[in-house]
Amino acid sequence: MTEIKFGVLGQYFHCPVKGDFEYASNALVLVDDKGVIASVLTEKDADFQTQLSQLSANKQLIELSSSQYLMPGMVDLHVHAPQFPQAGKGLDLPLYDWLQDYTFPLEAKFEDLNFAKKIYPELVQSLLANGTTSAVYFATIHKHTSVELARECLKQGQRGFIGKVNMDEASQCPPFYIEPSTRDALIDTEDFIQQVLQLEGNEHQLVSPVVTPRFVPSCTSEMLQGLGELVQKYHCHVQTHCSESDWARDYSQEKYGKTDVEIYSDFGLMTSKTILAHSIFLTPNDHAVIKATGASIAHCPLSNMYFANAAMQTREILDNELKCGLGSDLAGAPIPSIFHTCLDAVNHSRVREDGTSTYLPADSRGESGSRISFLESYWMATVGGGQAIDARVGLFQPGFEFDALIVDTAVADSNIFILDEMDSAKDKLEKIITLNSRQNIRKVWVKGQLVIEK
Ligand SMILES: O=c1[nH]c(=O)c2nc[nH]c2[nH]1
Repeated sequence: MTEIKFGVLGQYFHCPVKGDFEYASNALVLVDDKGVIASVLTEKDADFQTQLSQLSANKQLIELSSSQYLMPGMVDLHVHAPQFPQAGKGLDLPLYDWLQDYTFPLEAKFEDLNFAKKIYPELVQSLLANGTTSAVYFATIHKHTSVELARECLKQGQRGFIGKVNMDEASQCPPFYIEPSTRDALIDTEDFIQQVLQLEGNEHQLVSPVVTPRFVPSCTSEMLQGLGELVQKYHCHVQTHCSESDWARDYSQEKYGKTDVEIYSDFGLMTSKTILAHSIFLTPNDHAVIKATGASIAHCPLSNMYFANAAMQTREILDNELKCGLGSDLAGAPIPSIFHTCLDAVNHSRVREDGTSTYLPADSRGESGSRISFLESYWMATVGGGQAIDARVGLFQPGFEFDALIVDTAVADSNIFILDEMDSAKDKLEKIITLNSRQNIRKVWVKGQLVIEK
C-alpha cells in the first residue's frame, strides 16, 4: 500500500509527443512514498480541492510561485566522469591526439582513490545542480574508483549508470593506461557489475552497472567477445562510442571491414539497453540494426563539432524513430548542462541545414530540411533519454518516477526574461530551454527525493 508523500501545485511543462509540448497552468502532481507519480490532477478533477486541503493541512504541499515551473529532470546519456578537471581546456586537437595527449594521462590518475574522491563528488553535485537527474557515466579502467563513482551517485541521490571502462589494445593504449590483461579486465568487469548491484543503499537500483568497451580502436576482439558474453549473462546496459570521426570509422573498416554498429552487433553488444555515443557515420544498414535491436543513440552535438568531422544525421534519426537522447560528452565538450546541449543540438542542425561555405550558392551549401526544433531537442533531453536508460522518467504522468526540477525565471542574475503579456507558453518554454542556467534551478528531485534545494 503506497501513501502520498507530497504534492506539487503549480504550472508544468513536458513533452509527451516528440516535437510538441504540454503546458498545465495549475496542476497538482501527487508523489507517493516510492517516489512515483500517483496522479496528476487539475481543477476539473472532483478530488482536486480535497487533496489540496489535505496536503496543505499535513504540510505536504509545495506551492510554486508564478515565476516557477515544474519540469522533468534532464537525462545526460554520455558523461566522462574523470574528464571533469579537463572541462574547458585542451580541445585544440583531433580525437586521436586529444586522447593520447590530454585524456589518457588524466584518466590514469584515477587509480588513486583519494584523487577520485576529490573529483567525483564535485562532478555529481555540479550535474545535479544543473538539473541532470540521470547520468550515464564512463569512469576509468580502475574497478575500485569506478565503484566509488557509483557510491557517490547513491550518496547524492543521482540516478547513475556507471561503466568501468575497458581498453586492452596495446597499439592504441599508452603503457601507463591499459588493462593488465584482457582476462583481468573481464574478471574486473564482472566483479564491478556484481559490486554495483549489491552496493549498500542500492536496493532500489538507483545506480546500475554498464558494460563499457571504450570504442573499437581501444579493444581487442577477445575483449569485445568477452564483454558481449557478460551482457548476455547480466542483461545490463552497454555504452560505447560509435563511428564518431573519420579516423575512428576508418580504423574499424580497416580492421574488420565493417561499421561499428555491425562490429558491436557481431559481438552481442547491441541490445535494447545499448547506448551508442555520437553515431555520426551511420549507414542505412546501421539504421536498420539499431532499430531492430532497440539500441539508442546519445547525440553529443557540441563535442561532435570538435571531433566528428561531419554533422549528425539527427533529422533522419528522429524521422526513422530510432531511440535517441542527448549527451553532454563532458569533457569532449565543456558544459555540464543538458539545457545547454538542447541549444547546441538545434544550432548543430541549423548549421548542417544551411551549410557553411560562402563560395557555394545558397541552394547547394547545406542539407535542406535537416533542422530540428527546440521542442524536439527538449524531448530528446527528457523522454528520449528516459527511453534510452529504460526508466519511466521524463513525463508528469501516473506511474512515472518523480525526477523533476523547479526552474525559477525570476531569480536574481537570471538570463531568462519573461513578459507575460507577450510570451505564449511555447515562448516561455523556448526561453527556459535556451537561457536557463544553474541559478534558475531551485529544487531537484530524483525518485521523489529532494537532492538539491536552494
Ligand atoms: O569524445 C570522446 N571522448 C572520449 O573520451 C573518447 N574515447 C574514445 N572516443 C572518445 N570520444
